[in-house]
Amino acid sequence: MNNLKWLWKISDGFRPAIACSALTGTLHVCVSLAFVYVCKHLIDIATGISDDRLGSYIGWLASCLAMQLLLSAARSRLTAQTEIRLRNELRRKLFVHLMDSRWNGQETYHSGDVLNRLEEDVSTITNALCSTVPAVFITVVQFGGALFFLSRLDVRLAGILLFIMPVALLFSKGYVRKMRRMTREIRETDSHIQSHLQENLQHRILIRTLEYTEKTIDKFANIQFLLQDRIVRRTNFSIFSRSMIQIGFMSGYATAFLWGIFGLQDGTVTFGMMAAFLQLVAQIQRPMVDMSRQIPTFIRVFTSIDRLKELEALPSEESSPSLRMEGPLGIRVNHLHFSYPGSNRNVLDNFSHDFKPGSLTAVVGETGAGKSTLIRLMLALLQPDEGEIAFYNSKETVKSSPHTRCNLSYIPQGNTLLSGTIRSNLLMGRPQATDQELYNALYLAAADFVTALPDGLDTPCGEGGAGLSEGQAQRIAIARGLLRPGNILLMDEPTSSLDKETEETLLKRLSGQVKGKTLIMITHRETIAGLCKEVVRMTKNTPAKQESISQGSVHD
Ligand SMILES: Nc1ncnc2c1ncn2[C@@H]1O[C@H](COP(=O)(O)OP(=O)(O)OP(=O)(O)O)[C@@H](O)[C@H]1O
Repeated sequence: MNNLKWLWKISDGFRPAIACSALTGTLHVCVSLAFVYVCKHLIDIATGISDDRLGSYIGWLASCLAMQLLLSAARSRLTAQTEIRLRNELRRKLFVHLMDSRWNGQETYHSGDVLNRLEEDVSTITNALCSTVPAVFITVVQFGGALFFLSRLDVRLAGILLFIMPVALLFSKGYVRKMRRMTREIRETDSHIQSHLQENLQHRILIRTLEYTEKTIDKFANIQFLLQDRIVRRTNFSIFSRSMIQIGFMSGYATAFLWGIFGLQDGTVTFGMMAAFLQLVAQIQRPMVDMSRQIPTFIRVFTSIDRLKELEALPSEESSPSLRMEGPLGIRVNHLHFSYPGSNRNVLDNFSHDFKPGSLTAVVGETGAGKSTLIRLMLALLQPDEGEIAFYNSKETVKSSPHTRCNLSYIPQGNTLLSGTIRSNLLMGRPQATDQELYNALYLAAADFVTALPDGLDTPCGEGGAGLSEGQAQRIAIARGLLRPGNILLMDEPTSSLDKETEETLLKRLSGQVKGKTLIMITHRETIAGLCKEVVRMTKNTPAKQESISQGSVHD
């Protein structure tokens, strides 16, 4: 029931189009029943049982065929249009939700798995809503109409068929449960394949240098084999179950055929009636077989709904308008405690520091001491277990939250460029920036090499900044951060890929010309720390000495 409610909810705005598609299909069924009637009459005229005019019935026959063609084309067009609109809408909603979902230090699902759900599961569901649901409705109408028509011709035959056929539709709960489990396993393996493909293609050069390609290909073949095995097992199970159902339908067809033969012999059935019997039984049989085929489809749909509901259940970050604070800003960190979910290690234990407005502070410390974690807490990507972080200027103090994030320009570790051009990457920092502003930011970030490139700002960069060196990509990312309007600049190892000379140029330009901004720089390099007015030293807390070290782990 919950899954049906979910389907009803997502079909909001598309129901008229889906209903229209069902209606067009129903009209198609009516026309095909009329066709049967016209055929019967034509045979009766030809065999002398009816003395109606042959010409007008031939006209009706042609009209029925033309109508069927038209209705079938109209339905295909409507279904395709509705399906792509619904698919886009569902994918867009999920994409928005995923982009806004809360992050607690690591992603809940592998990105390959998420992609697989957005691609395959969304398609399965939209296809079912736009094609399968109207098809089931049409099938029911077709079944009812054909049965009614048959009962008008021979009520006893209709009664017998009505008795034989539903027997074939008696499904045990066990069948559905087993199919659902098998389908879930197949979808999971499919996701696994996509995750494997995505991750290994992304890191293909690294894998090659590690000489791990063969192992990667073997692992891929193993997962593919598992998928193949699972699909074959489900197909076997499904073929067996479907054959059982089809036996029921075949006996229906055979009954009608023999009934007609004996009727013809006795003279109680005309040739026209015999033709109508066979066509009507086919019209009853085909929809029922179609229905039995739709059962695995519905099981697939329900499995896909479960998988999309899991994505929807990821909690969202609170959404509220940005709270921009004017003038030089400081960050006051008070008695901060933090450990990652599922870990009992306190990464930050009673950490306090006042990053004063307009100051330049280096945060140094051994690897794993919690420097990046501190920045994530300032960005409100993570929530402290205890204590608080507050932003202040001369007028007000505001507790950190997603809406104070606009005051921060964050430059993460490593190469963080997206595919596009240097310009498109820079404009992510400030979409309305002029070329002059872009060049100024590049100068401050010691990335003025861009002016010497043949295509300048329009130089293309591939995925992950491919086409540029690590150091070049890092400086463009710094320029992008500088373009952000926030008054606090957070930099995580901004000079890790730079030579000494470029590092000095960068620091000189940043400290001398970024007026009114508060700079916080994580670094391992003592030379940088020496250039900063303040230095915060963080020490990794070992579990045994956690408390005593954390108390004294920070020195101004
Ligand atoms: N997503 C996470 N889930 C669980 N633990 C994490 C996560 N990220 C980091 N940690 C742990 O938190 C601790 C602090 O990590 P953090 O990245 O803040 O250190 P760091 O000082 O920035 O290190 P480095 O100088 O190597 O970048 C480490 O022990 C790390 O194992």
